[in-house]
Amino acid sequence: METILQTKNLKKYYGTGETTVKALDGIDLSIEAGSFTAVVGTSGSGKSTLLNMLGGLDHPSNGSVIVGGTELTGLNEEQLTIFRRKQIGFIFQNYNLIPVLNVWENIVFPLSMDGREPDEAFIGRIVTLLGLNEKLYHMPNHLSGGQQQRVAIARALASKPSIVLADEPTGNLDSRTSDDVIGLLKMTGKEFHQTIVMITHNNDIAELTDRIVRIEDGRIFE
Ligand SMILES: Nc1ncnc2c1ncn2[C@@H]1O[C@H](COP(=O)(O)OP(=O)(O)OP(=O)(O)O)[C@@H](O)[C@H]1O
Repeated sequence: METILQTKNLKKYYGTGETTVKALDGIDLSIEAGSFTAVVGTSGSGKSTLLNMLGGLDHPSNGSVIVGGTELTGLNEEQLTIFRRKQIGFIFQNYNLIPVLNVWENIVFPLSMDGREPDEAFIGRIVTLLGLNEKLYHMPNHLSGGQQQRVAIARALASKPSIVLADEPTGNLDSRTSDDVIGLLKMTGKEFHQTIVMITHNNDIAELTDRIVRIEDGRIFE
C-alpha cells in the first residue's frame, strides 16, 4: 500500500521554559492512500495541532511532515498555500459557510478565489451524491446543521483534493445525522479515491472508520 501522509518525530511546542506546552511530542505516523482514519483523544491532547500540521496550516517545532512525497517543512508560505489549495480539502465543526452566498456559490467559492473554473459535471456528481440538488439556491441559514455540513463537504471536495482533513465534522450534529455524514464521507472518499483523516470525540463515530489513532499528551497510542 502507498503511504500518502507521513510524520517523523513531529513536535510542536508552544511557549518556552517552564510554561512550555508540548502539543505534539514526537509523532511518527504513516497513513495509507485511500484510507479513512479517525484521530481520537481527550481535549487538549493535540488532535487539532496534528491535523493543522498535516494540512500545512502550521509549522512544526521539529520533525517532518511528508505529503505525497513532498516535505512540507521545505516549502515557503506561498508554496504551502498552493499545496493546500491543490491537495487538501478541509472540513470544520462549524461548517464555516459564507452566510451571504447561496449553496452553489459556497461550494465553488474557493475555486473562484483561486481563479479556477469549477468542473460543473464533477461538482454536479458531488451535489447529487450528497443529496443537495434541491438546495443549490438556498441560503445557509435556511438549512439544517446536517445539510450545512453536507455543503461544507461538497465545498471541500469541489477542488478534487487527494486528502480530506476533517476537524470534528459531526461535533454539532445529532447521532443519526452524524452517521449519515460519515457514511457520505466514506462514499465520496471511495468514489474519488481520497484519503480522509478525521478528528472526533465520539468513539461510536471513530468505530465507523478503517483505523483509529489515539493521541494523549501529544503522543500516539494505537
Ligand atoms: N496557539 C497556541 N498557543 C499556545 N498553546 C496552544 C496553542 N494551540 C494549542 N495549544 C495547546 O496545545 C495543546 C493541544 O491543543 P489542540 O488544540 O491540538 O488539542 P485538541 O486535542 O485538538 O483539543 P480539543 O479536543 O479540545 O479541540 C493544548 O494544551 C493547547 O492548549
